[in-house]
Amino acid sequence: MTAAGEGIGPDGAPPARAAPEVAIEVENLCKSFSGRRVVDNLSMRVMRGQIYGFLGPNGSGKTTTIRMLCGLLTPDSGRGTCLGMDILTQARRIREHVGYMTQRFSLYQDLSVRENLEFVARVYGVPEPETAAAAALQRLGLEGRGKQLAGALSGGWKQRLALGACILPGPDLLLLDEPTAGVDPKARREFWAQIHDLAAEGLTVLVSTHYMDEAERCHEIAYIAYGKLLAQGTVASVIAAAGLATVVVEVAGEAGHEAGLHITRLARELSALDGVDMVAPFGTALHVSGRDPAALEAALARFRGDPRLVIRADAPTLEDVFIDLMSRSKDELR
Ligand SMILES: Nc1ncnc2c1ncn2[C@@H]1O[C@H](COP(=O)(O)OP(=O)(O)OP(=O)(O)O)[C@@H](O)[C@H]1O
Repeated sequence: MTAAGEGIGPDGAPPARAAPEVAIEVENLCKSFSGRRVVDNLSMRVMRGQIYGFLGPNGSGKTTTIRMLCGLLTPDSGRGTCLGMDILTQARRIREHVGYMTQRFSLYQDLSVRENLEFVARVYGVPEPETAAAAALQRLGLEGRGKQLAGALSGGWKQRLALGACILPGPDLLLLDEPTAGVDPKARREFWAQIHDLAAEGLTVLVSTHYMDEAERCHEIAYIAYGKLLAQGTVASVIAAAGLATVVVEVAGEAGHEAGLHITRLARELSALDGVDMVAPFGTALHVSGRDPAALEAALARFRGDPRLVIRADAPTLEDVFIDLMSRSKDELR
């Protein structure tokens, strides 16, 4: 399969305007189901060769957005291009150049790994399907598993096979919807090494995930909640833009149940204070964050003299920032 074509498409529409280095550019996308808006004025831009992470709570509209980008769903309003083609008028052409890995493993469980890949190659009209499947097996480190039934693979290998099937037809863009959900850390790490190799070859990858470590592996991320895009950029810029101050409060000299009780009591006490917007326990420590550093400091002042506590400033984590963004948008909707 060739790269996104130039000129007039088979559907007669002229190619939409977009800089060649831009893979996805959409503006004000909206989508409602049964009168409920699940994607709300969403605008985003993804550059070619980029790994772009899509994060947000369950039901925030990530899958719906992904389906609009690749022409499987038509937005109610808004405009945009994917691989230089118009998402409203050139959906069929877009689909020819996109590999979409859905949340559910959808290959044939009772065919072998090799048979699944050969089948995909034939369906997509890949020349010499057997050779293409063998090359995909090798590329994904699946050679030793060619004869194994897909249904008998572990979660990590299944995902790797699904990725192999996605890239067989030679797409220019990969849309991966929570590809590593429920997969163990080693397999996730290997999967991400593959994603980075593919991006290095020029493929653009948009990947949705709930894992913070995966977000940090992306070139850029977007955070979406209640259908709205709340933050976008590199991980460092998203953290900086949140303007959150974070302090770690650790219980010293206590262990086990006693430390747990102390942390729980402390978390309740701190959460109730003005200036404290968020408290999250991490073992025998609490991450305490606030949007106003001076107010946060004032709230913590009376704890500073407690000899059982170690209090130190720390950088907010991406998770701190996302939870804060979500609670802010919830407050705004009230
Ligand atoms: N075809 C549909 N008909 C009606 N409602 C839908 C449809 N597709 C999605 N929804 C609803 O739209 C909302 C957004 O769903 P979507 O799957 O886009 O969220 P998501 O961010 O991908 O969630 P998750 O992280 O759980 O996969 C949800 O409330 C979902 O129930």
